[in-house]
Amino acid sequence: MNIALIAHDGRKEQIVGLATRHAAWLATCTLMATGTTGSRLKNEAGLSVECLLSGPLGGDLQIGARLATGGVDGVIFLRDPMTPQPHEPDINALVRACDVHNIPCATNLASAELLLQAWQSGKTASPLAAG
Ligand SMILES: O=C(CO)COP(=O)(O)O
Repeated sequence: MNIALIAHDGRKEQIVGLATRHAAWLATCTLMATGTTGSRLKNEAGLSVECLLSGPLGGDLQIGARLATGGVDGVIFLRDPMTPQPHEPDINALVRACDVHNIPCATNLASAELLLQAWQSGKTASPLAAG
C-alpha cells in the first residue's frame, strides 16, 4: 500500500506517536510525507519515508497529484484546526482530491487509529467504491 502521512506542526507529536505505535505495519508499506513530517517520521519513528516538499512549499499538492494518478491508497493528514495555515488552498485541494477519488483520508488521531486498524485487519474500502 502507498500511504501518505502529513501533520501540521501542532499535530507532529501525534503523528510520530501514531507511526511509532504502528511502525511494524507501516514498514510494510510505501510511505511518503510532506517534508518536515517525513523527517520526523524517519528520525523519531525509524521509518523509511519519501520526503516531498514541505506543506507550505507545495508538498500537499505533490501528494494530491500522485493521488489523482493512482499513486496513493490512503492519507493520514493530522490537521491543526486551531491554527491558520498560509497554504489553506493546497490543504483543501488535497482533501478534495481524496473525496474525488474515494481515497480514505483520516484528518484526526481517532480516525487515523481506526483507519490503521482497519487496514491491518485486511479491510479495504472496495465494497464502498464509487461507481
Ligand atoms: O503543512 C503541512 C501540511 O499542510 C505539513 O508540512 P510539513 O510536514 O512540511 O510540516
